[in-house]
Amino acid sequence: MENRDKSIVFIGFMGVGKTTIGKIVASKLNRDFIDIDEVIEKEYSMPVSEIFTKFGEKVFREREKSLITSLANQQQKIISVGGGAFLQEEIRQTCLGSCTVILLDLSLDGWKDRLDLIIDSRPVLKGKSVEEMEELFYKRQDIYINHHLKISTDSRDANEIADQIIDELNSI
Ligand SMILES: Nc1ncnc2c1ncn2[C@@H]1O[C@H](COP(=O)(O)OP(=O)(O)OP(=O)(O)O)[C@@H](O)[C@H]1O
Ligand SMILES: O=C(O)C1=C[C@@H](O)[C@@H](O)[C@H](O)C1
Ligand SMILES: [Mg+2]
Repeated sequence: MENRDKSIVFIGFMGVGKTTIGKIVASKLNRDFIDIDEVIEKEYSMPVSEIFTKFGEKVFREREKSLITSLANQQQKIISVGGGAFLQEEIRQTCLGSCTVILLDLSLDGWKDRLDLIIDSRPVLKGKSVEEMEELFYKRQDIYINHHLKISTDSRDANEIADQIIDELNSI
C-alpha cells in the first residue's frame, strides 16, 4: 500500500490529545475518524470506566484488539487508540506493519497540568497516588518507542499540532 493510503494511528499516554488531535487531523484531511474508546463506549452504552467495573479490563482489552486489528488494514482512516492499546503486542505489530503510527509526546509536567481534565474518566488512574501515576507514565513510554513519527505537544494548541502533523505527513 502507498504511504498516503495507509491509515494513521495516534498513540501515546492517556490525555496527550489523541482523540482531540485525531479528530482535527481527520477533519482537515477530510478522512473518517475512528476513536476506539468511543466505539467501545457506544457498543456498551457506557463509559470506559464503567466497562472496566462491570465487565473487567480483560473484556475491554479483547474488544480493543479485535477492533484495531480489523481496522488497521483499511485505507485512509484516522484512528485514535486508547492509551493502553500498545500494551498488546498484536496491536503494536499490526499497526506498525499496516499504518502510519504517530506518537503524541508530552512531558510529565505538561501531562500533570492536564490531570484534572482526565482523572475522573480514566479507570487506570483510579486510586493511584501522584507517585504511582508518574511511575506508570514512565513505564508506559517503553510501549510507545516504536512509531513512524513523533510529535511534541507541550505548550501547543491542538490545531497548531494538527497542522504540523499534516505538514510532516507530506514528507514521509
Ligand atoms: N494540545 C492541547 N493543549 C491543551 N489541552 C489539550 C490539548 N490536547 C488535548 N487537550 C485536552 O486534554 C484532555 C485529554 O485529551 P484527549 O481526550 O484528546 O486525550 P487522549 O490522548 O485521547 O486520552 P486517552 O488515551 O485517555 O483516550 C482533553 O480535555 C483535551 O481537551
Ligand atoms: O491508558 C490506558 O490504559 C487507557 C486509556 C484510555 O484511552 C482508555 O482506553 C482506558 O481508560 C485505558
Ligand atoms: Mg482518547
